[in-house]
Amino acid sequence: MLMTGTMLMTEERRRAIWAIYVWCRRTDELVDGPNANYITPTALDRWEKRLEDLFAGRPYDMLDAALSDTISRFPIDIQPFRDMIEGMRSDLRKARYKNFDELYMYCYYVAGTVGLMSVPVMGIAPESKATTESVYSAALALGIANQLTNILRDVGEDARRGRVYLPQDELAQAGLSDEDIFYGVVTNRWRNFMKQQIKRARMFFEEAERGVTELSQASRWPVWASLLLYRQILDEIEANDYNNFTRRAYVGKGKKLLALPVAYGKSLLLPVSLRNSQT
Ligand SMILES: CC(C)=CCC/C(C)=C/CC/C(C)=C/CC/C(C)=C/[C@@H]1[C@@H](COP(=O)(O)OP(=O)(O)O)[C@]1(C)CC/C=C(\C)CC/C=C(\C)CCC=C(C)C
Ligand SMILES: Nc1ncnc2c1ncn2[C@@H]1O[C@H](COP(=O)(O)OP(=O)(O)OP(=O)(O)O)[C@@H](O)[C@H]1O
Ligand SMILES: [Mn+2]
Repeated sequence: MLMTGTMLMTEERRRAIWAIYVWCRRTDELVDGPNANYITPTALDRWEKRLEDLFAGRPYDMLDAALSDTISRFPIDIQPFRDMIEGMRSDLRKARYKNFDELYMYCYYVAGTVGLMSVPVMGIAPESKATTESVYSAALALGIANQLTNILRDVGEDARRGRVYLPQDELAQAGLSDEDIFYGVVTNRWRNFMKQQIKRARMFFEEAERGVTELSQASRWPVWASLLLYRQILDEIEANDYNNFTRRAYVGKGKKLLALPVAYGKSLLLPVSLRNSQT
């Protein structure tokens, strides 16, 4: 669902985002894929060495070469890619999160980085009056929002793999514990807890919205589409009465299609930074 938006992009940008997506997917598969149990930190070190090589113009295979080509066309920095690998290292050794600060750092490493990788390809509108760092922080916010949504959608799935990404202190404050998650029954305590988690995820989507309007015209529609589609997963969790233990929230084809014209309308909005200066 993430990549629906890319169909609305110009050819060059779509190829660039696909090259980044493929690298991110392969990185994620190292710790999330079929042979994840055999992955060791040294495998991640080897993957990082391959990253350095492809950034130096020495790609290992065709898929790495696509990313080498992309970084020769767009001013993409290597650091977010290194940070994502660091996030996968932590996923190998860490299966609990004490508080939101720890969870935020994890979301930065595995998803905020995707936002930072994508901005140079999306491009900032030449007429935008926004600061570059404000656009990057909005991109970061979209990554965080997506990851928080992904965590809330996959609570049952992750618990079955022994992973609880939800902040332990907030679970305790809500009178909940890991056992409640493994038991997987929706209670009022769970509903109240989930309402807070969803509210916070939506706050990050709101921060991201302020940055989408500052992107180049041709990139605004696909990013709006991706933002709206992913955020709708939160609505589906609510529609499932917060049963993210045994039901996987997903956005139906009809609603996915409906998001496209809505995203198009939003992509026509003036950049927020221009609206302010015109008032
Ligand atoms: C148009 C558009 C959004 C392009 C997508 C950009 C891209 C390269 C996405 C790569 C996503 C990926 C595979 C990352 C690897 C780690 C991972 C799995 C991250 C989670 C993604 C969802 O994957 P999935 O649902 O398959 O998860 P499971 O493995 O099944 O559990 C994440 C939730 C994070 C994804 C983060 C983003 C898509 C951030 C995109 C941000 C931008 C494009 C910045 C836009 C700019 C502004 C100013 C807002
Ligand atoms: N019922 C399910 N239980 C566990 N994993 C699932 C389930 N359905 C899909 N997945 C996994 O989630 C990923 C994609 O899920 P799906 O295609 O349903 O939409 P999505 O996750 O919202 O899309 P995207 O992952 O691109 O955001 C795939 O890795 C797929 O293997
Ligand atoms: Mn998925």
